[in-house]
Amino acid sequence: MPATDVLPGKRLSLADVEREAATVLDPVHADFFAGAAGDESTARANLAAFERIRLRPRVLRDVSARSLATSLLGRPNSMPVLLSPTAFHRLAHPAGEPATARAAEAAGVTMVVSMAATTRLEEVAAHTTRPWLQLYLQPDQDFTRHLVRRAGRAGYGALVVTVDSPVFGRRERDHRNGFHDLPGGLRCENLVDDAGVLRDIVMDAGLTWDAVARLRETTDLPILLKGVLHPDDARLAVEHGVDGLFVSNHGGRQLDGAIATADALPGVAAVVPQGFPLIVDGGVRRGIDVVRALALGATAVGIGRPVLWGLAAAGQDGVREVLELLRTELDEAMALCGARSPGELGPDVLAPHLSAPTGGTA
Ligand SMILES: Cc1cc2nc3c(=O)[nH]c(=O)nc-3n(C[C@H](O)[C@H](O)[C@H](O)COP(=O)(O)O)c2cc1C
Ligand SMILES: CC(C)CC(=O)C(=O)O
Repeated sequence: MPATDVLPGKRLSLADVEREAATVLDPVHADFFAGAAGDESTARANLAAFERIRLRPRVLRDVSARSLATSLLGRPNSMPVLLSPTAFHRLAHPAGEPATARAAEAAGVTMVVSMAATTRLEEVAAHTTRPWLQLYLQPDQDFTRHLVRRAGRAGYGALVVTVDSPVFGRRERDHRNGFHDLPGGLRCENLVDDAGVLRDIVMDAGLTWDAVARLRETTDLPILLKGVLHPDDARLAVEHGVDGLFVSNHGGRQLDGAIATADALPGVAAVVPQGFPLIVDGGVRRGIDVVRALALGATAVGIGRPVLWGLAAAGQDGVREVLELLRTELDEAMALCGARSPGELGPDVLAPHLSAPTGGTA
């Protein structure tokens, strides 16, 4: 066996980081991070759907020289993995979003900063190259425009508009725990207006495609929609000039019962133009899940909870470790599949019943 750095207590997988985070987090906060809507069936389905996908590796392909590098909306990324937006990083670790941003920077991957960050978006952007900003479009359109202007000035590379939240998912763990407010000193810093007044984030049930069209007219920044699962919505997004999509069910935190993202991905991939940026998130826990996602048509994957586990377990170093574990696993999985680069992963490596018919070769 090759010498490995297996030391007692060393974190070997994201599951190890998850376990460690659970030992340091306040149980109420651990529930907020882990929880999902209703019976949490969609959160479980995300994991199960990836696990179900069997691969059919290719052999004897000289995979001695490999590169994981890719490009997302013109920004080079060291691998096809990005940090999906998650709220309240200072609840996981006092170093909060700036620590996450430095880890993303060190790893060479894009961070999507949540509108519900506990650090001002300008400060987060000072620690990482061209992050993207996630937005819930607010009924007060002036306020949304104000945030968009701030993002542009601060060097953000794209806006990620979350569209799966006309109402807030009912997370029973939080209700049971009475977790409704951030503890002392923490707040959604981007929701503080110029007059110093803290606003609530409004989930706007009245949103329609008009809001996307309006946003498209207000900004030159690329716009991605997050939370699209239906191919017809993917088509509408393309028609509305959207620059990319997150195939996402919000980690199961919105509609419990929603389709697993790995199951939704092929239908969406089938209707968007070739090369259209398609990010899938929800249940990515292993390098092999990244391979599965790319084989099903994704450009890249997003990770949500694992970032919070890393942050809770060891701050900036913990987030970095999560990313490096995924990188190591992805590199190995690609080699074992016979691929030298993300671009070489396609339906060909999926077990036959998962890929489209290929005229009898399957
Ligand atoms: C604690 C937590 C907070 C989140 N906050 C946001 C948010 O502010 N905005 C958003 O669009 N998605 C948010 N999400 C959803 C993530 O962006 C992502 O879709 C999801 O976590 C992916 O699933 P995974 O956690 O299984 O990787 C949050 C998810 C979690 C777990
Ligand atoms: C507090 C919310 C705005 C963020 C969150 O928990 C979510 O989007 O799942």
